[in-house]
Amino acid sequence: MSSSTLRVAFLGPLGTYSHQATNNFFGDCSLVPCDRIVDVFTSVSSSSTPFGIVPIENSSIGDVKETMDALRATTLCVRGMTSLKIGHALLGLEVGMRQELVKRVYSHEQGLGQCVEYLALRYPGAQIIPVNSTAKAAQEAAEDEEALAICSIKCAEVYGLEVVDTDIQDGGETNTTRFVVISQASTPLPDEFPIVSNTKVSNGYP
Ligand SMILES: O=C(O)C(=O)Cc1ccccc1
Repeated sequence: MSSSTLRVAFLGPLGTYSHQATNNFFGDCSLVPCDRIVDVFTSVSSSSTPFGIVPIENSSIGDVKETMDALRATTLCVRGMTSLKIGHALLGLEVGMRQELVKRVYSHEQGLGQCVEYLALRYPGAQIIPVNSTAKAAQEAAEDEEALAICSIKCAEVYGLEVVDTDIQDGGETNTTRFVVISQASTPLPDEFPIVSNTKVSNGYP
């Protein structure tokens, strides 16, 4: 589907997996990045943003709690679904940083949960810091030379970071997250709205 005027709210900033899922499902659309998952629901409930997209479930660690809580409390409806294979990268300001010098690792709680074994093995001494999204983690790492971020490899380019490691998720190549598309019940579906879109590998986005 392609409609550059269709506004879609998603968990930002640019470079999140939600951003990739938005591009995969909606194609060319007008991006409305939100700070938190609950803000996607607020944006779709209250403004001129007809659709939102939120992560709901991961193949390795299950429910996305923030989304499940918001779905229980909302009158918005689920109108579509898309899945994304997730290969997490570890990004930082320097490639060759010694492990014991890494003091902090930032990510969304989903990213941290999907890499828990890797972190325990490789960075047992680092403080694990949950932030609102994986791209927010990349922003934090870009300002902290003792920190790394777990996020999409695409964030290296967007936030000026080096790639320290790739495919660090405990679930290997099968690690997949499902996203749902939400709207008000009265919002008409555009022509050729996919309902379910194909799984795509998250090694970048158009
Ligand atoms: O923070 C993001 O990039 C999100 O879109 C949430 C998320 C985090 C980790 C895996 C899948 C979705």
